[in-house]
Amino acid sequence: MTSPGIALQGAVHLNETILLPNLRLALAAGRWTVLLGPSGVGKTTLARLVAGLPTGAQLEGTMRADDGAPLDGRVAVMAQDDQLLPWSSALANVCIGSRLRGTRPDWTRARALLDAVGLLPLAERKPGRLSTGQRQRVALARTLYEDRPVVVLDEPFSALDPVTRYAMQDLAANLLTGRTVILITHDPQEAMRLAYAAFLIGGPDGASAVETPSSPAPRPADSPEIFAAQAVLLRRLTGATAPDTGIAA
Ligand SMILES: Nc1ncnc2c1ncn2[C@@H]1O[C@H](COP(=O)(O)OP(=O)(O)OP(=O)(O)O)[C@@H](O)[C@H]1O
Repeated sequence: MTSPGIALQGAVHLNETILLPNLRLALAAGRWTVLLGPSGVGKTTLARLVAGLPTGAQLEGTMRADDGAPLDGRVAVMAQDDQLLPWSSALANVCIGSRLRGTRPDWTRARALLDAVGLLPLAERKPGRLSTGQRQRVALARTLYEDRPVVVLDEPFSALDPVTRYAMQDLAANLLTGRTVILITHDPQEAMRLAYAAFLIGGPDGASAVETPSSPAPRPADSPEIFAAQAVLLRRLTGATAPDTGIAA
């Protein structure tokens, strides 16, 4: 599968007002782009526009995949809420897309994906008997089952404890290698562990680029470059000036 880069420019309008002006975003092909910014600024709206999902907002401008093909049907979404069907097993939840499309589920592939996220032993369990982290792993397997070249991850790990979140970041980074991923997060460490490129959404420029570490993701959280990068990012997110720590901005 080849994953396209996406170029987006224009303004996002919502209810007669401009939510995001002057957007100019380049989402690199086969890489992770992280979107950050204050609550309510429009990150989810933007990602849903890319996914072709209803938002109530309109993009006045252009959004193009660099392979020239439409994005319709090529984007999978994983959200903070796992959105699993409570009456279906973990395995059945993985193939829910097939059932919604009225096609025969590929149970072998669904099992392989549950195995990849470490949940094959719990394949017959219903979501009510899974932990939050286990449910998010089922949701990740369901996202992978859709096998789309572009994946939107909208704060998918924010409800998890730090240790589970760290493991999920590694798992997702490995399993989504080669896809064009948009990750929305409020967590500077998560952003700097996973981003190939990152943008702060909002303000008069619509989106402004954030410097990211150059080493391959997922990066270890305890590396000096991650500490430094997340400190710089946190300062930008809070609008704070640099304390005298010796860390270069
Ligand atoms: N369908 C809708 N109709 C009207 N307003 C909406 C709709 N969806 C979102 N909004 C508004 O649009 C703005 C952007 O919302 P959005 O969810 O995109 O923000 P966000 O940056 O993702 O926020 P958060 O970080 O809190 O998730 C908010 O002010 C929100 O109230």
